[in-house]
Amino acid sequence: MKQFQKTSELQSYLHSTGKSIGFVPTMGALHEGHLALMEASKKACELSVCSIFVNPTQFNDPSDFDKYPVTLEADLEKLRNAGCDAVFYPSVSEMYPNGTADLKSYNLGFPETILEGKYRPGHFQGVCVVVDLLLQAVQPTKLFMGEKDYQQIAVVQKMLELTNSSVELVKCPTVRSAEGLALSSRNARLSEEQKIQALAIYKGFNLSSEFAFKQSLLENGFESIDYVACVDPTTLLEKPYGEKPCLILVAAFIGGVRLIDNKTFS
Ligand SMILES: Nc1ncnc2c1ncn2[C@@H]1O[C@H](COP(=O)(O)OP(=O)(O)OP(=O)(O)O)[C@@H](O)[C@H]1O
Ligand SMILES: CC(C)(CO)[C@@H](O)C(=O)[O-]
Ligand code: BAL
Repeated sequence: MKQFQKTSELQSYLHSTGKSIGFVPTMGALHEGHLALMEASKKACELSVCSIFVNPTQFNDPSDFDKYPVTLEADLEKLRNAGCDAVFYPSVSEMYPNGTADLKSYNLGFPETILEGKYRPGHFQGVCVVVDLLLQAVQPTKLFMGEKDYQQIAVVQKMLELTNSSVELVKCPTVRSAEGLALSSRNARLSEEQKIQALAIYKGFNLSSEFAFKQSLLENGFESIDYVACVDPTTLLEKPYGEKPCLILVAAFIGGVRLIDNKTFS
């Protein structure tokens, strides 16, 4: 597996090969969810590239950024074993040589005003800035992203349209623990007891009202809830709770860790 920290070196390697490229952007602390994206890329493309970059411009909460798990050596080993061809792990100054004060902004419209966009102001602008920069560096054929971050996929799709990108965005299903907890790098910050309590998210998808879901989260160790929402899976417009087809999304805090998850009902 090739390892790069400089964009120019990554580019000269990738673009001399003439092969189709699958790209999996991540923030590291890799788990089976990330590796499933890598597997999908390997099936669909001749070369698979993963990036590891904890992007400061998408964190609205400085303590969330400070506590974000970093496990670079273990990540590199996992990617090697998964058959990743190249990993890109740039520094902040490599990604943002002119600083982060005056960055491009994107007219993302409605999806930026709701749910994650509402509770994490500026988050999706930061995601779009870094994904746009990474795509310019990697110039992939296909981009692989996970449905755990459902709204992120909608926002990145919009960014691809705004930038007239020809990259195909491939959505991959959420990978869960055997008990149902959506795998997430932030789970590393939970105690074993909190991981069991956090199953209330998965179980809550089967409850018949937003109120019952929220009550159950609060009774099972969650200290606060940003939202439990029911939306149309295509438009993301809110609709009556549980009326199919629908997507139920949740964001809630346990032990100071903010978890998100969602489930589609067709
Ligand atoms: N459980 C999962 N199943 C499938 N894809 C996932 C899963 N978790 C993360 N991904 C995807 O991996 C990519 C990188 O995500 P990221 O590095 O933020 O990991 P994460 O585990 O979601 O971290 P966190 O939840 O702490 O933000 C994103 O496209 C994300 O949707
Ligand atoms: C897409 C991404 C790698 C951009 O930093 C991040 O938002 C993530 O890991 O989902
Ligand atoms: N998984 C989305 C990246 C973030 O939470 O900032």
